[in-house]
Amino acid sequence: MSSKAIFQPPTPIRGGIPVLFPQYSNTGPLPSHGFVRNRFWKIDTNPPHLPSHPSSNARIDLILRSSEDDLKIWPHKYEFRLRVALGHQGDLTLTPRVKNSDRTPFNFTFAFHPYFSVSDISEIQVEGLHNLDYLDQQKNRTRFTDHCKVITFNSQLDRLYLSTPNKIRIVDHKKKKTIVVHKEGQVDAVVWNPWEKKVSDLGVEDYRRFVAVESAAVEKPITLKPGEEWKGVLQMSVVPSGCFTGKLGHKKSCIHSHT
Ligand SMILES: O=P(O)(O)OC[C@H]1O[C@H](O)[C@H](O)[C@@H](O)[C@@H]1O
Repeated sequence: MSSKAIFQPPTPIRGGIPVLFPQYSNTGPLPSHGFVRNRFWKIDTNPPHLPSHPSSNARIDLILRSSEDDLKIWPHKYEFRLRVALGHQGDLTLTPRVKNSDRTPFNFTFAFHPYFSVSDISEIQVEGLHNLDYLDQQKNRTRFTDHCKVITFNSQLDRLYLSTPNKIRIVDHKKKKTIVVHKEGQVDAVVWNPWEKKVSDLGVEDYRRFVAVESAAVEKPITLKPGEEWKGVLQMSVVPSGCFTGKLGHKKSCIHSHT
């Protein structure tokens, strides 16, 4: 959470996990990152069935429906359900479900934008995006291939990685902990740290203590016909560093630790 976060609408909170819908960044005509990150959700007391995550013991279901104001700038009726579940080991699972409740199809782009707390941005690395193509958002989304084994940070970085694997890791060398990000239904991933670039609502030194690793569906927008629903998953857990063999997804038995 930014030391200068503003908790007053219509400013989105600079921290936590903003939900970017129905547009990621400035990829379309809407305000940057869409409008849902500025909205208040309701508790969904009777959500449609969704299998529980095996390790979750506490959860809340939220719902957001298109308002009259939303329809003026994005004329598509939707129902957005979000389940937030906390697992026994402190892992957090978000399950977004977007339903087209209109009479015509619509497209959208989407991302979860978690601000992950880290010890020091210079002491971390992001793993799992080796040899993938990315659009450099500091260079008009020019396409490059990342040949580096891991991503480290020593200046501003803002990349949209395309067709990424389901697992990405943030290794924090100072804390000796690794944040494991598992995503489904969102093939892209954004890695962002503004370094010393001026960002509204961010304290001068705040860039040192976070990294944004975002699960995203951007390059190929999601299309929903009337009545259709899209579902994604974002699961985040923390393990002691070194709990993995070389291959992503092949975990050694490790006891989870709490953040
Ligand atoms: O300032 P915001 O609208 O919250 O956006 C913050 C950042 O979000 C994403 O990570 C984008 O890749 C960045 O280009 C953007 O600067």
